Amino acid sequence: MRNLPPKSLAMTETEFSHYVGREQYQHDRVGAALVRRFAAALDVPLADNSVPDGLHWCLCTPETPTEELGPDGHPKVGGFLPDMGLPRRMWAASEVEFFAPLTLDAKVTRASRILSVERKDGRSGPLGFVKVAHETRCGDVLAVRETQTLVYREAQAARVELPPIVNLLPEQLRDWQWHRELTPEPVLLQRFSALTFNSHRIHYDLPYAREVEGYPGLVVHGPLMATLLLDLARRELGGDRLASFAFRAMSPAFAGQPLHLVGRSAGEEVILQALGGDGRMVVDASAKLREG
Ligand SMILES: C/C(=C\C(=O)SCCNC(=O)CCNC(=O)[C@H](O)C(C)(C)COP(=O)(O)OP(=O)(O)OC[C@H]1O[C@@H](n2cnc3c(N)ncnc32)[C@H](O)[C@@H]1OP(=O)(O)O)C(=O)O
Repeated sequence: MRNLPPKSLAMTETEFSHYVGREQYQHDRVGAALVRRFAAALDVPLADNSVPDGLHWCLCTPETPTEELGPDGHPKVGGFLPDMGLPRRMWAASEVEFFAPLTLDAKVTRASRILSVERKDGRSGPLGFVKVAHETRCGDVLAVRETQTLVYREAQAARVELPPIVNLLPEQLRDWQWHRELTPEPVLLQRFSALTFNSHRIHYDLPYAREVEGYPGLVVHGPLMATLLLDLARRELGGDRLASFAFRAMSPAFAGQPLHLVGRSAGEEVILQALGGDGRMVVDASAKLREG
């Protein structure tokens, strides 16, 4: 009897191979009003017409007509992104390089290309990973390059309880130089969904988040936590200091629960994490400083 290849290999090399290399182009402008709304939503001060790190996540957002959205509020899969038969989308990770600043009022273009489509078996069940490379140009200059990993998970209607909120133990904070605590309330999630034109219902529709996708609360956006970590680094180090930034969303964080943003510098690197209200790591991140 012929041995079948492992499922992940089969899925990558056959069923979805035609998605790899698929490209999409989008255009936008770094509008002053968008920058002001970003600063207002995230409580980031604006200085000298500079554009804060993380704003690129609010540019070149999907412009899919509402009648073409899927039941979760995202553009339907099966277009640019593959339909892997796993309905629950999450942002799993990103690796970002900052080459040049975004400048106010500049025209922006984004070229996106699918790098890989892979199925894995996780502790939580089957997972479908899609890696997408994005290059964001400001005028003719490459400003931001990102490899984004999206994950798709199987349906889950059963709802788990919200994690308990605990006081962090001193030893959990001992190794960190910086600590900012905040509670992302639904208002902040709604504002971030609006900034990124992200209509996924897990971020604002509590009955849907609980009853359809099985989360115990509204899910905090991965790029929102990433932006808050970038802002923590800016607060501590000053602006325009990061050459690159990478994060992995380890476990969901929920609206109304405390989030502990922690960080420390380690030579030319910065180590950052977001811890949930129960002390569990929700985002693991690191950044490299610019030379000089
Ligand atoms: C915007 C937007 C969406 C969002 O913002 S959603 C909110 C932000 N995202 C999250 O909250 C995701 C939190 N992460 C998780 O819940 C878990 O990491 C996840 C994705 C359910 C996977 O957990 P598992 O326990 O099932 O996975 P394992 O630890 O057993 O690992 C299995 C293999 O998968 C790889 N892997 C796991 N997590 C990640 C990750 N975050 N990024 C990349 N890869 C991951 C892991 O390395 C294992 O791979 P091997 O090759 O070693 O087998 C929007 O959609 O726009």
